[in-house]
Amino acid sequence: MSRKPIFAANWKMNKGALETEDFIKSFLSKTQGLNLPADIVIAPSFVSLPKLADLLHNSNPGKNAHAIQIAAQNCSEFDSGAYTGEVSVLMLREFFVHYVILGHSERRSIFGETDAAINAKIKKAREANLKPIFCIGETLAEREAGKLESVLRTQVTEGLKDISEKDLSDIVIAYEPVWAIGTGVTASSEQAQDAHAFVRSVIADLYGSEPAAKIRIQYGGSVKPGNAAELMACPDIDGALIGGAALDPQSFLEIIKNGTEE
Ligand SMILES: O=C[C@H](O)COP(=O)(O)O
Repeated sequence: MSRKPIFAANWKMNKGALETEDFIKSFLSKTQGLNLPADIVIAPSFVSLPKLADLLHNSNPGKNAHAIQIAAQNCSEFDSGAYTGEVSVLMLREFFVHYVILGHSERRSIFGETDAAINAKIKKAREANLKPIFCIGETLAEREAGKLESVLRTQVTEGLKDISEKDLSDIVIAYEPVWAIGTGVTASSEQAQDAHAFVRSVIADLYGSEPAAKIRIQYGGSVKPGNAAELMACPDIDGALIGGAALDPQSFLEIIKNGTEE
């Protein structure tokens, strides 16, 4: 089963509109003429979405602009109304947003998002035909207590509760061990592969072997140009969700290149 790798830059709370423009101009000039065999996604802050949409879809800066797809870093589980500070899926659609990162560990641990809330957001995203990048991952304490598999199974099962097989085909899973995020400590390729294979087996339990073989599972956590090739060579790793190392266009490009080289 061949799965197209997907490399997503999660800029987190970095880069306003001006820095977004600098990054995109530089990235597009570096990728001009390249045929990268991967889906490339950028998730800026909400306030930089209009600028990114304009640069990629309206200003017509070159053919390769359309090769980049836009993601949001979150969305509301509600349609509209009195939800101060929230952004709806339909608002995101106005800015050519195709993907939405949901369940990131920072949303879970800092903002208290539960598996049930993440499940509601996944459903809302699918109603608007957005593709969720559904994040899961264990803390160091959970791993050391031997709870890796039970944590991942619960997150996957609860997050995908009542999600149809058809909707699953538009979902990307991102396995991000919390202890590897922004720490410079990467999971070894063996640890990452084991976790990815386990997550795929949970999908097989829930949906059967064919959907499990098709779903893309990204790795996230201190991915850099220097470790991308080894991680992406693992059979169950289908790309990366990148934070710090995707703030620089050259570094993001090198990760994609190194991670897709045969
Ligand atoms: O969403 C991205 C992940 O949290 C990874 O962040 P990082 O590459 O800075 O470790």
